[in-house]
Amino acid sequence: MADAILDLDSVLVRFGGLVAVSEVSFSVARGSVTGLVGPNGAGKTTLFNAISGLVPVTGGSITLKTTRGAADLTRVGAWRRAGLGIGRTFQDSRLVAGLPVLDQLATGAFAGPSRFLGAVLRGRGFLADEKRLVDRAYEVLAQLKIEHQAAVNVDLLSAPERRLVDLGRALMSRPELLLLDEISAGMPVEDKEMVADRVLDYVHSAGATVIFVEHDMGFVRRVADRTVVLAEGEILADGDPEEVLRRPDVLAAYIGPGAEGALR
Ligand SMILES: Nc1ncnc2c1ncn2[C@@H]1O[C@H](COP(=O)(O)OP(=O)(O)OP(=O)(O)O)[C@@H](O)[C@H]1O
Repeated sequence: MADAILDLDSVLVRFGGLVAVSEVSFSVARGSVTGLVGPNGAGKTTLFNAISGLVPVTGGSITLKTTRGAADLTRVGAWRRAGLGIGRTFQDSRLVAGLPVLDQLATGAFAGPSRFLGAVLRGRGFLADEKRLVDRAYEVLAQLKIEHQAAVNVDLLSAPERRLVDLGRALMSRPELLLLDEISAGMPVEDKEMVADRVLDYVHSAGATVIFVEHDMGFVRRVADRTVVLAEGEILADGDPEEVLRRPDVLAAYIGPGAEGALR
């Protein structure tokens, strides 16, 4: 693909005898929004973990090409990947209980221990770093339309607001590639739509590329311009969301309690 930000080439992830991701290859175009779907256990989160460096790959390569440089991520530690332009959210919220929203973003912004130590060792330079962090946090909160909640204790926020704070943390480093893991899980449909629209606003204003894992097909249809279906660690389908989600083999892969409803 000519303008790919990410190239996965035969990515293999094994956990002992279990093949979680089985020689998966696909490229992601810069500026695109890709929904990664598939039944439970298909390997979606494992693929995200392989891209963001939280699990080692057993084989294959993952090439990232951002304006900050190009690298085979399988040779780059997790901490350095944020610096290369990757941001992500997790299925389980990573917010720190009791801290206000602004602090959640500022603590999420440290790309790694070396950056933090560097700031400490530079002494007074830390104050300048801190001001930059706070300015950036306000900018992100404004983009997500939650700047009025900057001083609010995160424990007092609603579930969708907390998800936006998770998203805000991921945006602090101005990621060019954003990985969102079930960001709308467990929300009523109107909240899902609100979160979907905030994600799209960000994508359009920042020109970012997004890959998101999602079980709600309404969310996928609203947000994705491409859908990749994983099943048992392999790509089952890849293409236009409407076409892919109508395919009989994709429907069959989802057969299970409640799954037919999710695809409607
Ligand atoms: N750290 C691990 N150690 C061993 N097995 C794992 C580990 N992480 C995931 N697996 C296994 O790998 C397979 C893929 O899991 P993964 O969580 O990637 O699926 P998923 O598509 O994200 O599922 P879900 O939609 O339920 O989140 C599953 O069989 C899972 O049990």
